Amino acid sequence: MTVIDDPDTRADQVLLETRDLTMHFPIRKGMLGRTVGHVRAVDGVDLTIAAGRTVGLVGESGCGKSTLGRCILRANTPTAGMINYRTADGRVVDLAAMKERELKPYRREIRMVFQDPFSALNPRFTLNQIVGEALRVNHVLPASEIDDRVAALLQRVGLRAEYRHRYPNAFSGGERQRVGIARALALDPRLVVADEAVSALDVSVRAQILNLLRDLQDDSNLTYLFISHDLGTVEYMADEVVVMYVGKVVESGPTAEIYGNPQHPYTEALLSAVPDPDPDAAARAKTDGRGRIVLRGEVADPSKVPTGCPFHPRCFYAQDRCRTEVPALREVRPGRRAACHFAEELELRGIDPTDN
Ligand SMILES: Nc1ncnc2c1ncn2[C@@H]1O[C@H](COP(=O)(O)OP(=O)(O)OP(=O)(O)O)[C@@H](O)[C@H]1O
Repeated sequence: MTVIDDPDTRADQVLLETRDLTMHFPIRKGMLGRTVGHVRAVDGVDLTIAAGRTVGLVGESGCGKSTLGRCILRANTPTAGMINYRTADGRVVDLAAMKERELKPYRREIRMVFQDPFSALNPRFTLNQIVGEALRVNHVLPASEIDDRVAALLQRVGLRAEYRHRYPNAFSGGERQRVGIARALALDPRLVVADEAVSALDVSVRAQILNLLRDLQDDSNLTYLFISHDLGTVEYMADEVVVMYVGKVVESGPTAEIYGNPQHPYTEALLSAVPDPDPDAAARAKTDGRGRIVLRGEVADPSKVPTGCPFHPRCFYAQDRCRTEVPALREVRPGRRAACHFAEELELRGIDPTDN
């Protein structure tokens, strides 16, 4: 039984869950395109997203965050696993198993905000064309009403209605990202996947866009999967955090708990890269002298995943068992999951929320 079907959980609050979701890209070589291996971009991910909440997905570049988001959007067809989605009328459907034709209604309900507001908007189209495109293609409104709807959408994201006659190059990065958000909202989605949605923006503009996303969530009961490598942004946005490493979830739980009390060494290392004003932290032997844990080596290559715990070659706490035995993602305390053999024994350092 999956969480979404379980009457003992607050299942009515679960909008989407993935079960053992897997996306392996084949590596082909030679004239005949023989498959010589696989990139295990997403490797058996269980993820639960509650309605009206924000799940933050974090991890270094190449950990599989975008691929997971693209599978949920069904921009990629997963190799295996389920994407259980609760429809507006309360049924549970598996998006992973659907053919393109069956997916059509759900494509309107799950939308994406892209990272780069400069390349995401076609410079040859007006905002009216860009934001109204999904309305036209899906025949949601009579053509005569689309102009008014676009005007309302632009106002909803803090832009003036008359901007709809202009082209993207008339706008700043922050304004363009507002256009991208208006476009994502055009079909009244239930779930928005925001992949590095503020990473390309100036720091001063980021907070405005994050606040806009939060206000829109409050107004419309939107659910977000918020993908970012920036832990500060995720702390601000997310109710729950999921940490990925080489295609797998290594830790998940409520944001404040993860940040205050990480249970996986990888999470600890990611958090320590966020500036820490604690002077005692500098004394730690495995740090760089400024209190930051320096991760050894690079993220593992997802086509050559290390044996045992995929994080063990970089882990300061690794022991023999970690080199041979894959740690299961398990509940280490109520509401908290971690994939570390020694989660209960390690005393890992988090970020004191009062420091921020
Ligand atoms: N279409 C594809 N074909 C082959 N490999 C791919 C494809 N898309 C992604 N990958 C590989 O899958 C792995 C995960 O990539 P992904 O973009 O999902 O990671 P990410 O955590 O989102 O990183 P980033 O923040 O840099 O986008 C990487 O090794 C990437 O090279």
